Amino acid sequence: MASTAYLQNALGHAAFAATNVRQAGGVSSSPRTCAVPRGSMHAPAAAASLRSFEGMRAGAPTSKMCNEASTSFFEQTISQQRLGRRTAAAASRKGQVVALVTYKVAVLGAAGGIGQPLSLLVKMSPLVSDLHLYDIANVKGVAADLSHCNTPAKVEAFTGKDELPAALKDVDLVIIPAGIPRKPGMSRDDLFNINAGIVRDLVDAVAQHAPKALIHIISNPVNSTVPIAAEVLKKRGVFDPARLFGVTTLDVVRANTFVAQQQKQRLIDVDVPVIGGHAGITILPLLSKVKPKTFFESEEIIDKLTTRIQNAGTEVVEAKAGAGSATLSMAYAAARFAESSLRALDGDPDVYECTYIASNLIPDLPFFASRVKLGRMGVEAVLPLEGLSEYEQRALEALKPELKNSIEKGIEFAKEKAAASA
Ligand SMILES: NC(=O)C1=CN([C@@H]2O[C@H](COP(=O)(O)OP(=O)(O)OC[C@H]3O[C@@H](n4cnc5c(N)ncnc54)[C@H](O)[C@@H]3O)[C@@H](O)[C@H]2O)C=CC1
Ligand SMILES: O=C([O-])CC(=O)C(=O)O
Repeated sequence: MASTAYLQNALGHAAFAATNVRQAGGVSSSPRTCAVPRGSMHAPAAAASLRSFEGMRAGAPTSKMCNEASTSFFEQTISQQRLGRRTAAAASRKGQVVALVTYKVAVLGAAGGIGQPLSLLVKMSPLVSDLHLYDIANVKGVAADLSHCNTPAKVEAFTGKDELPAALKDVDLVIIPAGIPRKPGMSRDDLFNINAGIVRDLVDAVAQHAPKALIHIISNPVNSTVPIAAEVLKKRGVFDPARLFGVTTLDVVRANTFVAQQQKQRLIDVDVPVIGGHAGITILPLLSKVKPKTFFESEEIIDKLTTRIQNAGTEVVEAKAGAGSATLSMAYAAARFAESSLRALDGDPDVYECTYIASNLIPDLPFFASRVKLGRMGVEAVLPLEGLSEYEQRALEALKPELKNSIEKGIEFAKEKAAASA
C-alpha cells in the first residue's frame, strides 16, 4: 500500500507505511484496529479530574512529547501507526486478520481560499481513506489536481445541491469552510447575512445524509454559525453536542506562535489554551496557563499579547488588503483539528484541543470555547475553568455580553428562517 512518503521522509521515519484499509469489523482488539462506535452519543461532561494537559496530550512530558523534529501534527498519528503495525505484525504471526481503520472526510467549500490548502493537508493524513470535495464552483479542477498526489486518500469532487447527498454519504467528518471572508473595515458579524444561510443549508444536508458525522464549522461568524448549526440539527432530531465543533484552533496556533516569539522559546514547545469565542474580545487566551509554565514580566506584556491574539485575524485581513482573510494558517489549524479528531475517533486516549462547543460551563452562555478531551464519541469531557488570573477573570466578564448576543442572534435566525430544504 502506498505510504505518505513525503511525511515519512520529512519526519525521518524510514519504516512508515500507512495502511489504507477501512474497518470491516470482527478484527483484533488492538488500539489501532477498533471500529468507530456508532451508538448513542453522550453530552460533554465536566471532568474535575482532568486538570493537566501538555499540548494536544494530557499529563507530564514524556517520550511521546514533540521534539525538535516534530513540527507536524501528523507526527502523533504516525507514531501511533508504527505502534499499531507492530501489534498487527504480532497478530498476523498468530494467524489473526488485522485491518487498520481509516476515515471518510468531506470538505464543504473545498474550492475556496481555505478549502484548497485544507484539502491538500487532509489528503496527506495517514488516517483518511476517502476525501470528498464539495463546492458550488470550480471543485472538479481542485479534485483532479489533488488526486495526482500519491497519498492513500481517494479524492472525489461533488458540485451543486444535487450532488451534496452523495458528497456526505458515509462520511465520518464534515469540515465546513464555505462562506464569504472579511474585507478591511468589516467585522466577522458583518458576514452573518450571507454566511448564516450557507451554514444553515449545508448543516441541514449533513443532518439528513450524515447525521452521525463530526461537524467542524469554520465559516464566520463562528460565535453565531455554530448555534445556527445546533438549531438545525435539533430540528432534524439529530443534535449531539459532543459532535458539533466551532473551529477555534487558529486562535491557539497564533497564541502559541506569539507567546513563543515573545518568550524566545521553541515554537513547538509552547501551548496556550484559548477559550471564549472567535471574534475580538471574545477570544480569551489564558496566559496564566501556558505550558511549559511561563512568567510574563508585567501585566502590560500580557495585555499586549492578548490584544495581538484577539486582533490577529484583522492583522491578516488588513495585510491582504481586500483579497480575503487568513487561509493558509487557517487550513493548517483546521487540518490539525481534523487530525486530532480522527486520532481520537481511532482510539487515541490522550487527545486535547480547544474548540467552541455547546456547553453548560458558564451560566447564560450555551456555547463556549473550552479545552476539551476528544474521544471516540467526539467531546468526552470539558476541562473546568479553574485558577484564572484576575486579568483573565475581568476579560471573561467583559466578553460575556458580546458572546451572548452573537449566540442569541444565531439561534433566532435558525428558528425564524427555515433551511431551504426543510
Ligand atoms: N474559524 C476561523 O478561525 C476562520 C474562519 N474563516 C472563515 O472561513 C470562511 C471561508 O473563507 P475563505 O476560504 O477565505 O473564503 P473563499 O471565498 O475563498 O472560499 C469560500 C468557498 O465557499 C464556497 N461556497 C459558497 N457558498 C457555498 C455553498 N452554499 N456550498 C458550498 N460551498 C460554498 C465558495 O464557492 C468558495 O469556494 C469565511 O467565512 C471566513 O471568515 C476564515 C479564517 C479563520
Ligand atoms: O479574521 C477573519 O475574518 C478570519 C478569521 O476568523 C481569523 O483569521 O481568525
